[in-house]
Amino acid sequence: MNYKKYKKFETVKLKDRTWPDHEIEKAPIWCSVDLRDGNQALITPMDIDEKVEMFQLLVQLGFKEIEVGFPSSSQIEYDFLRLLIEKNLIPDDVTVQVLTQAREHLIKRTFESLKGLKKAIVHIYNSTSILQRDVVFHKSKEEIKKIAVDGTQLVKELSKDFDGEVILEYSPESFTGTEVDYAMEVCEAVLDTWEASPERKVIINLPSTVEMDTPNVYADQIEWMCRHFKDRNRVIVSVHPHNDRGCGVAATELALLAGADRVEGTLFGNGERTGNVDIVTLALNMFTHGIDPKLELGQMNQIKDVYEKCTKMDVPPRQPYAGELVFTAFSGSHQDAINKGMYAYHQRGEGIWEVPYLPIDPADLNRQYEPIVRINSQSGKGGVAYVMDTVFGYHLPKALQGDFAKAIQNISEIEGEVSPERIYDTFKKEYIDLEYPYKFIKQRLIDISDESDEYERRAEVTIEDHGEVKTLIGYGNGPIDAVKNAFNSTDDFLYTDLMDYSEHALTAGSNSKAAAYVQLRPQGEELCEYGVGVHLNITTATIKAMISAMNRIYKNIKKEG
Ligand SMILES: CC(=O)SCCNC(=O)CCNC(=O)[C@H](O)C(C)(C)COP(=O)(O)OP(=O)(O)OC[C@H]1O[C@@H](n2cnc3c(N)ncnc32)[C@H](O)[C@@H]1OP(=O)(O)O
Ligand SMILES: CC(C)C(=O)C(=O)O
Ligand SMILES: [Mg+2]
Repeated sequence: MNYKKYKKFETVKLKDRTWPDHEIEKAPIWCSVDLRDGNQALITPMDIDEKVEMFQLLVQLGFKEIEVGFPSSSQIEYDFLRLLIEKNLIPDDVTVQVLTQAREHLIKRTFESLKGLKKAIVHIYNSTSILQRDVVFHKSKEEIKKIAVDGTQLVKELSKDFDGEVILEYSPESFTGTEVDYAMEVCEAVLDTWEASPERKVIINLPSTVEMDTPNVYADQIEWMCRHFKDRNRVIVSVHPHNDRGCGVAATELALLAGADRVEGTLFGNGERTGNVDIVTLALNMFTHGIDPKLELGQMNQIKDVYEKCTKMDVPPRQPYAGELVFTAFSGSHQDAINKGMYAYHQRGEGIWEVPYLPIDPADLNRQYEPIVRINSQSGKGGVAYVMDTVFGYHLPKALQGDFAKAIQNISEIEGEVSPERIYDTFKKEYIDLEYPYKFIKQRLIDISDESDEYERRAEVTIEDHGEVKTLIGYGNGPIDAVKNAFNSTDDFLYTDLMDYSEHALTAGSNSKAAAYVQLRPQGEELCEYGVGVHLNITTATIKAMISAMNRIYKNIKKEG
């Protein structure tokens, strides 16, 4: 590859930059440009209904400044703004913004589109970069500055006859390819022409029209500008980053450290070429640092649906915060850590989110119903246990988790992803529904503590043994002891030792079923087997678990059944 074909644009490098020592402490002023920069980059731009739907979504999310289009460019852009005004769709606390080139006929037409608005941001731009001055405009620095000044002058004059308030926004388009001192000269000329003051601020928007360098360089450019305005108080410094090098979010965050007050961007980063900066990511990055993002992004699936419908673009599965797979772990160690982290989070009960691999609580984006853990051949016991626990309510004992995960891995190696339903069916087949050679029929547990000095319980267990019905009697000091002794009371059965026992209610409430987990080891053997029993009665659940374990011993250790 002929890399010598390319060269880097040399721009300001601050030696005494201060931005690296700053932190983002509050949300900037957000301005959505979905309906303008986002829309102008679509294969099929939005029709009027889609524009209205997108506008209403942006209002719902809490945007207070929305660039609604380029009304002088086409009839549909013009009509859309007229419809918003005439149908009274703009809330009082939302200011619409309109873009226009700094050209007389376009500015005049823009003002016609604004009639009836109480307040509007009129955004004029012209390109200032060395390259565009040279190859597009063929104009000197003075001539380029004159385009900006003339445009500002015209907006100023037309504002006088306008019933509402006009806020001026000026963009030295292609700012990142412009010498900073020249960008400043043009911006100051605009500010002076407008007679800007702290009471009559101008939005100076410094776009990374094309992202040309690493984010630190953009931050240096922004800090340099912030430090060199004659009067910083008469300026709202806005940034409008694009994402050509894939660093739009990082560049914006550093620009905020460097002093920017305002950010223009789009949902999910739609926009020219590789897109504008993604405001959803920016805002949620702040949210996950405990900063109020001043946007309501909790209904992520709804936001995604409206976005996909209006733009006819897809949100990629790995899009930060919004993608289908971003709250999903397939790999074993991640699943294990998430499982333990979620448990610890609920145990702590402090409401401070700290879960490994999950920088945000999916529930905060209304995504709690999606599987966080999905099972394929990269998964381990933690993931399988998580699915059994969160989806089906079974708290598998540790040793059983490992045993069962092997059964699931055997399936995933052949079939790929294993659904929760398939996991549950396998669990039932492997541990619960085993009825051969032994099958449970009924049980009676009698309290004999008044009659016996030795035992407290007598268990009568009726089962089918290789098809023959038998009732076994056993005594013990607790139900489990009595039942185990019943099985060990006759040579027809395996003598086993109880290695592990646990139980829990499957759902809350007095008539909920119980799950019992029993691990048995045949005497004289090293291997053990788990069985699981589920029943309304905990003793029955336990006996069924024992029988399942014995059936597994026959199947896996004695190789019978
Ligand atoms: C970085 C950005 O996203 S900027 C926004 C870009 N968005 C759009 O362009 C979408 C909407 N635009 C349009 O529909 C059309 O461009 C229109 C209707 C606005 C104007 O169309 P046209 O008049 O045909 O002109 P076109 O856009 O091609 O502009 C070319 C002329 O305008 C001049 N020009 C371009 N931008 C500007 C500007 N911001 N200020 C002043 N003059 C400009 C060019 O130098 C060129 O002049 P020339 O004819 O003397 O060579
Ligand atoms: C109109 C301007 C602000 C723009 O979209 C850009 O420079 O990217
Ligand atoms: Mg842009």
